[in-house]
Amino acid sequence: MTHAPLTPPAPIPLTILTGFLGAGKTTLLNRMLKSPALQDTVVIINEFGEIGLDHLLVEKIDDNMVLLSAGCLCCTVRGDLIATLEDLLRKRDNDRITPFKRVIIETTGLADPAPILHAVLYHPYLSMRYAVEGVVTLVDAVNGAQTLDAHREALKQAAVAERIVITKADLIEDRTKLAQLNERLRALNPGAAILNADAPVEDIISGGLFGLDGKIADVTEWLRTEAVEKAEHESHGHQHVHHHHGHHEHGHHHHDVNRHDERIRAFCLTSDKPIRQGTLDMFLDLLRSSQGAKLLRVKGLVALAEDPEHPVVIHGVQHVIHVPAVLPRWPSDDRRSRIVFIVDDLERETVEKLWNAFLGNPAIDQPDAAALSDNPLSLRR
Ligand SMILES: Nc1nc2c(ncn2[C@@H]2O[C@H](COP(=O)(O)OP(=O)(O)OP(=O)(O)O)[C@@H](O)[C@H]2O)c(=O)[nH]1
Repeated sequence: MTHAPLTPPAPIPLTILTGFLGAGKTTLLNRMLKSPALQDTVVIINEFGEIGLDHLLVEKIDDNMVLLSAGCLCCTVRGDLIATLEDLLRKRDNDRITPFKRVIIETTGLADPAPILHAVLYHPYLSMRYAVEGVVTLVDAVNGAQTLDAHREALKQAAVAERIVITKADLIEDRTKLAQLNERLRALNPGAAILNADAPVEDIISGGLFGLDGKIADVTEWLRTEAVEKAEHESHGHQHVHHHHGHHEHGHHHHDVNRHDERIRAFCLTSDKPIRQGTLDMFLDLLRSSQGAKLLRVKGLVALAEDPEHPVVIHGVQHVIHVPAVLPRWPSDDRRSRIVFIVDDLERETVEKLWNAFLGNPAIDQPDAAALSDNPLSLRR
């Protein structure tokens, strides 16, 4: 009896799409998914914070989209990512899904790429079945330089990339600012191709596997550190000790999905009543001018009083409030206005008070009964 030689299946290209908060990942993904080059692509989206909106804003929603639960991919959700990638292979091998040709992982803007890369590159099985066809990192031309200064994750994202895509260059009048950003990125990652956001999809998606050639020595070090920490983690009997992240550098070992570290957190404000356009504009403008850099990301779906059937999508990134988009219909049955804030060193109460003031919601006082029972001098003790 002869056996046909078992040739291992060709590895499936996997792209990691990253870039700091609001850099334009979902926008680029929407453009790319329309291209024939990306037919039969599975997209894995990870959002930070409990109430994500990205899955509502990615235009192509079908069976080929997997949403990873809230939390930061590089830390709390890393196990989920591995399980998802394994599960996809199982379904594909058993003909339970269309044999997808590529996987794209859209990380949260806050994700450290090293643990994600490590999880796929050094996993005994996943590393055989998937080929990391590069890290694509988006850098926002408007906020890029300040973001690289202030957030180490952004620096790491740019340094590990095979391809760096500069977005929002259309919003920059000062060409020298663009040239400086380019130069800085070149120094941070000498081997990467630097592309513009309107580059052909093929150039963004393909162009070599992940490798260390042409990258600064820190990249090797980051991946090596991951290996050490993974081993440590396993020998500690799966206690929640991941040293790799800012959380832990600051001694935080909790797994609150709405927090990144003790400064960066997410929250969502909602309104059941439609909001007047002028009110929304004033609220956003006041918030932007008073809190600016602390508003790492503002993302919302809002029912306007003037046209509640067509929700507007608002996007804020630090000092920039982008031109809102109007959707042809509500993406789900939930028609409440929802605005997600990812803030750095800013209290929820500050933003909420302003929101309530603009919406005309009365401040929530302590109910009388509670006030009485809380008061040690109360007669009702
Ligand atoms: N002018 C301009 N706006 C852009 C460009 N790319 C993205 N934007 C806008 O930037 C805002 C944020 O874009 P998203 O694609 O949602 O960014 P993201 O990286 O997915 O955001 P997070 O997932 O929250 O990190 C939106 O209002 C986009 O329309 C660009 O190249 N030029």
